[in-house]
Amino acid sequence: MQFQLAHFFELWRKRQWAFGQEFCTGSTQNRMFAEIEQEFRRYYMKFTAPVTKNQTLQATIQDLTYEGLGVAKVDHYPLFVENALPGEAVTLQVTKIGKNFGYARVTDWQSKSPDRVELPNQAYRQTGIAPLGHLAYPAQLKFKQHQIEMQFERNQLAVPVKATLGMADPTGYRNKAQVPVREIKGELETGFYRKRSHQVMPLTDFYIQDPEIDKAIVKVRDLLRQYHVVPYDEKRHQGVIRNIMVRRGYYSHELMVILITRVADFPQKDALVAAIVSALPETVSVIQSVNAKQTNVILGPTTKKLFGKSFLRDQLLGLTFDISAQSFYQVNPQQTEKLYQAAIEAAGLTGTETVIDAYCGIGTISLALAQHAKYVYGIEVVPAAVADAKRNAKLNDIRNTKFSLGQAERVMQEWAKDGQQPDVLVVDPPRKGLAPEFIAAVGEMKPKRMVYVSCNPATLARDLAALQALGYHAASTQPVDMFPQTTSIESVTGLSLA
Ligand SMILES: C[S@@+](CC[C@H](N)C(=O)[O-])C[C@H]1O[C@@H](n2cnc3c(N)ncnc32)[C@H](O)[C@@H]1O
Repeated sequence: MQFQLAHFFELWRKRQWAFGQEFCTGSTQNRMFAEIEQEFRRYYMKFTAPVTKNQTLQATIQDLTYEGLGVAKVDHYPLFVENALPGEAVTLQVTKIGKNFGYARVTDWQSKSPDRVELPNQAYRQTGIAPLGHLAYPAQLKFKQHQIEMQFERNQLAVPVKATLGMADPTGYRNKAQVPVREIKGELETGFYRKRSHQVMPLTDFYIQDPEIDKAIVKVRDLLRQYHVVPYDEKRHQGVIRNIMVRRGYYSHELMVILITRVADFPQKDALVAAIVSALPETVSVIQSVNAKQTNVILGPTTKKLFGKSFLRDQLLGLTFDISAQSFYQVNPQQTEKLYQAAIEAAGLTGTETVIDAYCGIGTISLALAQHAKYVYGIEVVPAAVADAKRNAKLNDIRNTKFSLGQAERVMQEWAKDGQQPDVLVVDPPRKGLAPEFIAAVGEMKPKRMVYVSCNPATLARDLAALQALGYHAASTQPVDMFPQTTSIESVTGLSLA
């Protein structure tokens, strides 16, 4: 009994930490106790889920996970349900039982959500293309705002989250596509992976991609068939063509076609490239990326130019950018302009400030900020992106920038040691957020203002809590919908040193 009590308090302490609450109340407390109860059951009783595989049951969907799955609960045991929306009364069939949660599928709807929309093709939801496509767009925007609010609540952050800035037409927005090439029923096909699998579903209209990119993919697919190029066989690690990647300039309409192959040479290569250029006259660049490894990573370590330039040119906020195949470039150009405008506003520049733009990519934010600042220092880890950033500064005749190659966390530590003190620090890290060494360097440099551009609310909330401990105050967070129909969430947060 004594041991059970000690265990209970240990669990309570851990849960309070996980929920980010010293003294939590109301629904949070109920959720916390429900989780403690579940954990207790697992320790002291032989745990049996309250449902069995294949069982059918009636339920009301209570919530939506960050992955867009509906949540139904049976005695606090969560069942995750594809294609189910909050408020819907459904008949479920349990498909999988796990220790802490299970999965079920809807066999019938007794009532449907007013926020449900019918997708033109169910494959958009079944693949990673549009996992939120069955949710009306205004509700998608609220969902994204709410996801950030929940992460802030968990980290005890009292930062208001503004309404998500959406698009007038939330389809056909992507300026970049990467599709697998596989053999299906004896035919070379392009399409998209079914969710959580490597099974390719053949598709020609990808819904969220620029329709001109979809047409380009179909043309390249037809030429690959015509020239009998062997599609990649993932299981046997054989065949030639693994993926096709296409980028299209939103303003310039230039096309870059990237052929990702397992081997460097194949007999039809020259003829295929000539045929692509002739079939797609907007093509300014054909690149080959050789990826010889058995891996999920798409691009190989090196790229080779097969035709034209080694980069694509496009514009953003009136500036011109060259973009290499390996460089990061935001995929939704219309929304990127809104995102960067929000970042420029949050930076509050007057023309006298020195700025560090960490994780700067090809220098898009750096060059936009340089027009309002004294000097901007960019940091980026991908060599091709740093070369692009330097070329882009020249292309736009912007002379008050410097771009450094390296890991932002290392470079920041070195600069902090050298006594550098920027007025404004802009960060736009990948999903994993800021490294502890990076945050330690911020503590030494003490920039007066920070702008945090984030693509992951969980790491944003974690990092804002760490920055708050250093004395930073975040006024508000502005979500910008860069990825309509999907569960990805982008936002901008301005911070100032109290
Ligand atoms: C989300 S992108 C932002 C790029 C740019 N700000 C933009 O809007 O186009 C993140 C960038 O960080 C770079 N990156 C990833 N890890 C890094 C690290 N440890 N240090 C520096 N840059 C890194 C990536 O190559 C990528 O260009």
